[in-house]
Amino acid sequence: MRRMGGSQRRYSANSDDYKLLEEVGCGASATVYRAMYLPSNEVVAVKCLDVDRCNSNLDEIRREAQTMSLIDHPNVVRAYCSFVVDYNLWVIMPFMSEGSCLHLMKIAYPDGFEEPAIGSILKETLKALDYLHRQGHIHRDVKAGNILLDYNGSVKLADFGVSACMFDAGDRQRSRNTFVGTPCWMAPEVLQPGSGYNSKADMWSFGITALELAHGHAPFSKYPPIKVLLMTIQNAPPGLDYGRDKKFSKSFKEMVAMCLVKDQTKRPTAEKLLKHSFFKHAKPPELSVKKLFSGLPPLWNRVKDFQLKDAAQLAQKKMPSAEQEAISQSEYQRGVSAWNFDIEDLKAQASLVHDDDDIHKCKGDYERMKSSLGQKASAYCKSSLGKLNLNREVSQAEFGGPRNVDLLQFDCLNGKGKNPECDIVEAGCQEMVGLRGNGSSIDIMASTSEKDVLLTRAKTVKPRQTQSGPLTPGAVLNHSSSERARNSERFENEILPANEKVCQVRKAPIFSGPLMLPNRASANGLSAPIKSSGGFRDSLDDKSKANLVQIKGRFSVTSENLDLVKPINHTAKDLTNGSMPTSILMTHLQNLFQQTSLQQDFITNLFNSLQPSEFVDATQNGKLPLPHCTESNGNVQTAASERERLLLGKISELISRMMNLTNELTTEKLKYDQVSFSQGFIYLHLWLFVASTLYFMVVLCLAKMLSKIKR
Ligand SMILES: Nc1ncnc2c1ncn2[C@@H]1O[C@H](COP(=O)(O)OP(=O)(O)OP(=O)(O)O)[C@@H](O)[C@H]1O
Repeated sequence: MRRMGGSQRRYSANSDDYKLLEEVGCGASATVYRAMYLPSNEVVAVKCLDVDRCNSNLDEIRREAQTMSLIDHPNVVRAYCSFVVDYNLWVIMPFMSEGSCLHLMKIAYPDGFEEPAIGSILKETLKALDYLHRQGHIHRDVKAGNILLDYNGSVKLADFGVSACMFDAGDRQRSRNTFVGTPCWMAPEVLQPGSGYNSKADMWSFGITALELAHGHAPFSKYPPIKVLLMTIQNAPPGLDYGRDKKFSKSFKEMVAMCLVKDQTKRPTAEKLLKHSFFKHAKPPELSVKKLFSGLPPLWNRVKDFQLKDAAQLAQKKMPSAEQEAISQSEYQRGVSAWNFDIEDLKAQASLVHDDDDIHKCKGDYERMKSSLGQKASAYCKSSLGKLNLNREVSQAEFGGPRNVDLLQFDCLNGKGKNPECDIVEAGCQEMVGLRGNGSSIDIMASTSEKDVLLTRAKTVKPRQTQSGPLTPGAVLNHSSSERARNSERFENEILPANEKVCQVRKAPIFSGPLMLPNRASANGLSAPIKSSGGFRDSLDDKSKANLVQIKGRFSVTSENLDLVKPINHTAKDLTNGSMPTSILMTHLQNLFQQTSLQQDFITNLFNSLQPSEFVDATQNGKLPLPHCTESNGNVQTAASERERLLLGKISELISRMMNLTNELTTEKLKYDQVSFSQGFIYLHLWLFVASTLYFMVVLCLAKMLSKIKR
């Protein structure tokens, strides 16, 4: 394989000169191929950018791509040339045969690299940043997924000026309500509109990337973007733990801590950081990096394997939500990496987060933070409230109206037993969400379907916006209130009607996944297409769907269905107010019928089991009422008359019970008539029939017994 080296090399702008070979990566807006440049038989990488997925005008993209081709540094992946093919922009780049650090970690180093390799990778990356910052650029997407490795161990920072979406001019960027970057890697000042940011934002991302390389994932990566956002703003900065990360040197920990300072003015510049002892002792990448991929299959095979694995996981889409959650979590483990990160998306995402476990986790994290930081932490949280109010301001501007009070039902962080400090986080979360509306979880679930989710995604996907291009040294990019007002106007005019937005939120799946997943799930080309993550209800027919609610990942039947199987325990009030559904009345009547039949059987059995002597004993003991006697002729006659009396007493008791039953039935009939005349008519007859049958049977029994006694 011949390598692309010299920056002077010329490449044609004719797509026919490039033969696309294997896919080696897929991002939010582009697919990257290993390709052959036919005129010279050289291997190159072709990044095919889908312009539809970017909000940029093609001319602007091209102009910026040309500017980017001027970037020339051994640690920055440069664009050789770019041209338009159909509605795609092709960017020709050097092929980095070992792919990204993220990809390598996912394939072979799930727990991160060893310190020497990290040191080398970070040093090369820092050189790239130093160069870019000197040129007046902010990269704004520094992460392991954008650090590419070549066969000889060389390290290059990619995705600067390569993505068309990176080329938005400042004005255009500022007119959008879109954050730029990847939530986990984004500096607090980038996440807080109005605070302004500069090249120091890259230094924060650099620190996060250091943690990512050390652990195999970025801090907070398992959380949904909204939570990442809040944690970044509110929590103490992440860092290397002195206990858990024992294997790492003190200087590494120190270097990370220097980058992850919330106050951007206190972060070192790339130039200064390069002088840190950690980098002074870093080994050349040929020694420490090259060995990382020895023995691994070629990149394209790794990518294919990974995609197949991912596709297999996603094929289990109709699995119970617990497993879905696990997949969702694994999406986060890869890094909350899709970077179409705007407030609208955040709100939609946030409204879906309602797992109590998350609440507890979040609270747990908060508690841990609080206990470790004590007074300082809570003071910080309190002071952050003001900052969060800024978000409210933005949200209000964007949505042009008062915030919905129902937001307070937002489940993400609204644990029941609140503590005041955590309320601050919760409040912030609620501030940011804004769009929950009146939708209960039932609403959400009832309208979720795969198609809906796809539609929702299709509608809400807005490509990444970046602010690129020359930057005056020291310039600070601000989101002023007038900009926010413009955003509001633009949002209202350009995006979707509010109702539709609410709909979208409700239709989205209940569990969270990476924000704005592209068709290919991972923003780093590591996954197969994700169509929807909301498919877990698909196997249910529509009718049953309507009666299902999901409670913490489990399905349950609504009371509508349960009524018929519940023991009947309606009050007289329920029955008489005419509001009782026919089905319930029917069940009630059936029960009464059963009871009556049982009583009838019982009476018959009782009569049959009674011996004449028992009647006498019972009468003598006063257990049975004495019926009135009209005859008294001798002993037999006396006995007979006594039995008669007994029987008559029993008959009168039965008759009174019968009367009661009949009365009850009549009452039921009247009530029932209120509900349905025709059905009531039938059941009246039914019950009259039952009552009369019962009556006749009793009389028959009695007559039979009387005749027995007389005999
Ligand atoms: N020049 C290259 N050589 C080899 N692989 C590359 C090259 N450029 C990109 N890739 C691979 O393709 C993946 C996606 O590329 P890239 O990051 O540029 O796309 P994207 O759409 O900008 O995505 P994202 O910004 O989410 O990372 C990278 O993570 C990397 O694995």
